Amino acid sequence: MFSGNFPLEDQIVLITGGSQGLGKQFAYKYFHETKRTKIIVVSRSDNKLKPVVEEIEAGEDASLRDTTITEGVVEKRRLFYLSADLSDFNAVEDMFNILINANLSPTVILNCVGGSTPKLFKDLTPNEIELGINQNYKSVVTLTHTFFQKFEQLSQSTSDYKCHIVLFSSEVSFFPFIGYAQYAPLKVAMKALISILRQEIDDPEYKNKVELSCVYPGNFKSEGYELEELTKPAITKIIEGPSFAISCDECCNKIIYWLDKGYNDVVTDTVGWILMAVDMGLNKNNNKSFLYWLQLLIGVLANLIVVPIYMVICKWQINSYFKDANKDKKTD
Ligand SMILES: NC(=O)C1=CN([C@@H]2O[C@H](COP(=O)(O)OP(=O)(O)OC[C@H]3O[C@@H](n4cnc5c(N)ncnc54)[C@H](OP(=O)(O)O)[C@@H]3O)[C@@H](O)[C@H]2O)C=CC1
Ligand SMILES: CCCCCCCCCCCCCCCC(=O)[C@@H](N)CO
Repeated sequence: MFSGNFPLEDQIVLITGGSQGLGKQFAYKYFHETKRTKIIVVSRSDNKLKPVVEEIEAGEDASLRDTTITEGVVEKRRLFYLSADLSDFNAVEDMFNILINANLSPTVILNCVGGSTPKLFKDLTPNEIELGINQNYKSVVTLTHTFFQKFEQLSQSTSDYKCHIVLFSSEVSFFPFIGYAQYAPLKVAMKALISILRQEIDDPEYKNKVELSCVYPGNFKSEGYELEELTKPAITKIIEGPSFAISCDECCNKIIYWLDKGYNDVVTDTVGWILMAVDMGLNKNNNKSFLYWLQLLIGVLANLIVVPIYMVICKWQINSYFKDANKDKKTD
């Protein structure tokens, strides 16, 4: 594979979920490592976005809702913020309209919205369950659906309009396990939607204009991660042990490295690569590279030899977790 598939310079980058964590890291990277790229960070509230933009840019107010942001100003500035609840179709439509009117049709979309409340399923509140669905799946649906609805309008910005959409799933989508009931099923659903959309963008209307990538990160230290550690069951920590939490900076750099090499399915650590290898099926046809074929071969062998052994170990770990938990209950 060659480099140069994910240039940072001369882009208009829409970062949803950009007020903290990995999204904020991407905004920082684009702002400091390019000269002309424009960046729009989105999250639910202006209150959280404003200081982020000020911190990155050390500049003045840059809300795209600010009516003083006229076309001239949009030309001068490079970093903007825009609040929108990505789980709301109307808010997402509003967001795209503002972007189109400001002549900021995104050429890269990074959807970093998401997050988990790790607990046993029975211990989750209905609110937590709904939040999981909205953040991790509905945000993807509203974003991609509205993008396709608006594609014609977005395309009018330049004669050769192109957009690379990057969605963020998780390593748990290859292996949903105990503790992630509020989260993993939605990350799996996202993967299924992507498989379908990849077939739909073969339509000549989108061919070579829309590219769809999916990142399956392992653990990385973000504000969201610090929060989930507080409720994460011990068994969940044990199973995910091989995915050591890296920094947002390292995670961001790895993702850009692999996207730039032309990979559309990206992981951020070794255990993620093995899990992706084990996850096979009819929707894997990214046969552009040597590494793809190597991964397929390792996947076949691992499914035959390693997976059955691992599943026995995993079952044993879960059983002893419940044995300990019940022992504690009795002595209480
Ligand atoms: N950290 C990790 O270990 C891993 C994370 N991931 C995934 O990577 C992505 C980024 O993770 P991370 O940086 O940890 O996330 P964080 O939880 O730190 O940040 C999530 C961002 O999403 C925004 N957000 C949440 N809900 C909405 C909404 N309805 N509309 C708009 N914005 C919203 C938040 O902003 P605000 O509150 O201002 O709205 C915030 O900026 C997520 O999809 C996550 O699931 C995957 C694997 C591992
Ligand atoms: C061949 C068999 C090998 C089996 C190895 C199994 C190891 C599983 C590790 C999974 C790590 C998942 C991290 C996801 C983090 C995440 O999404 C949350 N932090 C949410 O924010």
